Amino acid sequence: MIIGGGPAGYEAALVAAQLGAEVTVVEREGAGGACVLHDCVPSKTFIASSDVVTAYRDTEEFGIHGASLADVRVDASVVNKRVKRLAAAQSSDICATLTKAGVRFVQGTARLGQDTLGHTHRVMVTPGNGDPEYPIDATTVLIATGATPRELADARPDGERILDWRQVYDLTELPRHLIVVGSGVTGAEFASAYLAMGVEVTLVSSRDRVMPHEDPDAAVVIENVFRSRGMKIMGQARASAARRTAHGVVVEMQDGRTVEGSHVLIAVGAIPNTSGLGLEEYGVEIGAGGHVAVDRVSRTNVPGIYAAGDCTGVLALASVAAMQGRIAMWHALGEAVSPLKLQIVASNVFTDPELASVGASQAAVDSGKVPARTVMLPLTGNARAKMMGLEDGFVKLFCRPASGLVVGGVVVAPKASELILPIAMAVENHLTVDQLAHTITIYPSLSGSVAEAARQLMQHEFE
Ligand SMILES: Cc1cc2nc3c(=O)[nH]c(=O)nc-3n(C[C@H](O)[C@H](O)[C@H](O)COP(=O)(O)OP(=O)(O)OC[C@H]3O[C@@H](n4cnc5c(N)ncnc54)[C@H](O)[C@@H]3O)c2cc1C
Ligand SMILES: NC(=O)c1ccc[n+]([C@@H]2O[C@H](COP(=O)([O-])OP(=O)(O)OC[C@H]3O[C@@H](n4cnc5c(N)ncnc54)[C@H](O)[C@@H]3O)[C@@H](O)[C@H]2O)c1
Repeated sequence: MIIGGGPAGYEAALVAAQLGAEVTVVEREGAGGACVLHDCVPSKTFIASSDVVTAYRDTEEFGIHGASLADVRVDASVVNKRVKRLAAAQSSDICATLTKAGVRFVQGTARLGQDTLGHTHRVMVTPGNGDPEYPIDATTVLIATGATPRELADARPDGERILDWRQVYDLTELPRHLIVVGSGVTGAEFASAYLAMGVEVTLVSSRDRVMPHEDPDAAVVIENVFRSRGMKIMGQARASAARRTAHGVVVEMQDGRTVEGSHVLIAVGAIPNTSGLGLEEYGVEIGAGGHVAVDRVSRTNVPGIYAAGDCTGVLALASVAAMQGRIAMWHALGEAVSPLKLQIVASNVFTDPELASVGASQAAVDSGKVPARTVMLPLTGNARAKMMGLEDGFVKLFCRPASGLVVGGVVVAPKASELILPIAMAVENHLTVDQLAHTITIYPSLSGSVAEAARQLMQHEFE
């Protein structure tokens, strides 16, 4: 029995069905969950449109006339319709895949029922079609209920001018001046996409720099790109309120500063969907911040009850949610299973340029927690980058001081999400910089910089 049909829930369902279990997924919205309907998939589809605009940047420099950035006009209504259409289509695809795999998909809301102290757990299901609540007894329950945008008490989203990231797709016109509150990954991605579409953007960042949890060198490069393209970034600014004015909004900071714009997007993190599920009554441990406490095979403290994805607060990525869900089912159904390894999760921020990272972080290396040698190669030295007119970005590699084992890396580049794979594979498969450097790469290619970085670390070994 799986509560929640996002990546954690549906990937778990597919594994359980493959292993011959009788599986029911209860999802209150649609298959694919918030990931597909509101968060990851819509935002990346939106960014795909902003990437098209970006392609018109510097056309004159390439000798292309008649298609400059100034001529480009974005039809927000068409962009947002496409976003919603693709999200709905992906949700239908997932529903069809689940059904084909033999999973019973129920549109409705579920919660844990009374603990019957038996070998099964009772889950109460309220169908979305208005039918009365009914119980399902299950040997294994997976809580995969995701998270919801966090609100600020004095900046409640109204869906018109004060928006959370799930409401932006209802706009029929681009904002004239968008204020983005929160410079985490979500805030940075939307600020980048709207900026590319020609919107005036002010980013309210509570810290010294944007994306405080990402590689500092990478965050600085992206912040500089943002600024050079005209984004205003308010550093050390914590928003306390957002109010509507006659023609827009005003955002107030805790230190008294204010900024006026046409719309504000609140992107200050998410809260787990763990209330109203009967978890506490059932004795399931809830940790700090309201997340379900789990171990590395997704077990809660109650035998037979597992949890996966954003409701656990382990690492809010679709890829991690899916793996936690699969691991839960492999464990529950008696398969050999390796506990979740977070050290080797690749992640990507879909700004322009993108920021991808995997493995050891700069902070861990600087603090001495991970002994490593490092090299950082700016893309300006890469032949392909020169041809493409790329001026920002780099490849950074970390390796063990003596053995040269690759332990991590960072790439800032267009489509860094695709370029991080060789580094992720090197980390996962315990390759050395020597092995990476011996790979014959395409010439000219951005990935050539990955091998070049490895080569430079290789030379270092003999110093
Ligand atoms: C703007 C944004 C962009 C993102 N982009 C990326 C990205 O590019 N790459 C990436 O890896 N990650 C990305 N993420 C993170 C990713 O979306 C989440 O990590 C992922 O959605 C987590 O999946 P999940 O299955 O835990 O939860 P969700 O996808 O949130 O699904 C949980 C589902 O459970 C349902 N539910 C809740 N309670 C109940 C109940 N009682 N009964 C029935 N159903 C219930 C919810 O309605 C929801 O549909 C992004 C997040 C945001 C906010
Ligand atoms: N590309 C991706 O994979 C992707 C994209 C978006 C989100 N995500 C996932 O979702 C998680 C959450 O990201 P997020 O950006 O939504 O949340 P976050 O918690 O990482 O960032 C929110 C930011 O808002 C700031 N903030 C909080 N209150 C504020 C205030 N009053 N005024 C100004 N700033 C304030 C916080 O200091 C923080 O930096 C990420 O860790 C990531 O795992 C992933």
